[in-house]
Amino acid sequence: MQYINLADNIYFLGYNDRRTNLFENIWPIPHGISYNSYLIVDEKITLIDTVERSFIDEYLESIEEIIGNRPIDYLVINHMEPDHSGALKAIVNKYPEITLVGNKKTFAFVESFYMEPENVHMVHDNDVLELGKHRLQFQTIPMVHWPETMVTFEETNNILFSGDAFGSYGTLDGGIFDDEINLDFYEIEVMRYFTNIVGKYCPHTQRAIKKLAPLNIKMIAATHGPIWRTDLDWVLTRYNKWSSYDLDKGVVIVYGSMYGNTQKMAEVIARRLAEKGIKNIRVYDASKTHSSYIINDIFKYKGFIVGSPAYNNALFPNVQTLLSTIEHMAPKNHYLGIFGNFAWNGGGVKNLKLFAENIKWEQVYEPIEEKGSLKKERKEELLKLADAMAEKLHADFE
Ligand SMILES: Cc1cc2nc3c(=O)[nH]c(=O)nc-3n(C[C@H](O)[C@H](O)[C@H](O)COP(=O)(O)O)c2cc1C
Repeated sequence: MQYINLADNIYFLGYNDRRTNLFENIWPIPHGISYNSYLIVDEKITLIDTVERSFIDEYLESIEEIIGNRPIDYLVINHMEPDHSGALKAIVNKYPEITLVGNKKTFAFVESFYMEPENVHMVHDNDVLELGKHRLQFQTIPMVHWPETMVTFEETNNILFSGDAFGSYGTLDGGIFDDEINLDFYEIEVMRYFTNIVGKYCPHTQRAIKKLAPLNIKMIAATHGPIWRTDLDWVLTRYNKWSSYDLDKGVVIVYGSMYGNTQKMAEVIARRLAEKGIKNIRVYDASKTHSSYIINDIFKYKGFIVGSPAYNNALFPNVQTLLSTIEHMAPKNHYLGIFGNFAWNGGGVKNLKLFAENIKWEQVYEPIEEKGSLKKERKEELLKLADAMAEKLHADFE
């Protein structure tokens, strides 16, 4: 096995998953994902997080190759989600004297998922654990991404073991450090990981960024994706921008359409926005593009316009799914426009209005609903909606 060191006696134990199609069984990962665990070999041997259960055998073998017969003293649990705690039971079975290190919320999760833990060491913010040459300091960052989530700061080399924070989709194809990789590939994967997984917890992420700011971090080692050691700002500035809802000038238009009438309305709006000087316009068919990608663009652009036909007195199902996800994540600072199509009693726009009430984004124009094919009068309304959106955006981004 080839060992990859983050620093003297700090090992990267990462495994690439190119088989899973959907992360959390929801989010597409066409480029896979890595599960990263870390091993510190000192007077006290310490593991930081584990890996997903399908890698247990390889994982245990790698650990044994590095430490031989020595036991592991501590398992630091930054995050209990099963893609990181999946090997916990196997580790405890193999190293029964091991002490689990977590905060006051961690051990209840260990009990619910795996077993009643025997040896535990509870830590609080700023607590330090001496391993010999290395010292670990702990900081909780609740809800980035679960209630028990914490980070571990290794004080000798200034490495932040950050759990899911600053993680990414995408396998590590040879290069594991940011300076070994063309980051263009990870641009969308880091953002999709953030928006899909942590996007609901932007205020918590902001609190975490502020809490960790005093630490003199020289390396960030997350549980997924690249390790940041050269250009930490690359990921830090992006996390700060996304989690503060700092949006760019642009419009995402999403529609559902069975027979093309609603799509035609979307095209009219898109063309007018372009004529009015909006350069970033992304038009999505909700039946074609997974919400993972649409959500990502919603976290990028300030304008959002959504259209739906009536479908059994309700929204078109794929539009409904997307809007439920948006309501659940509740991003802020957007301008909204809504439109739709129907044939008898409606149901699309009626429900888009409910979405507008719930999400509370500023509506730039009144809802527009056409019956069947697009007629001149309604087309004029769509142009006015596009004009109102463009005007708002130009005013904001002067
Ligand atoms: C399965 C199905 C259910 C529909 N349910 C309704 C409805 O409840 N109320 C309504 O006014 N129109 C309903 N319609 C009609 C469509 O909303 C209408 O044809 C609309 O123009 C379709 O827009 P599109 O061309 O973008 O698909 C339904 C159509 C289909 C195929």
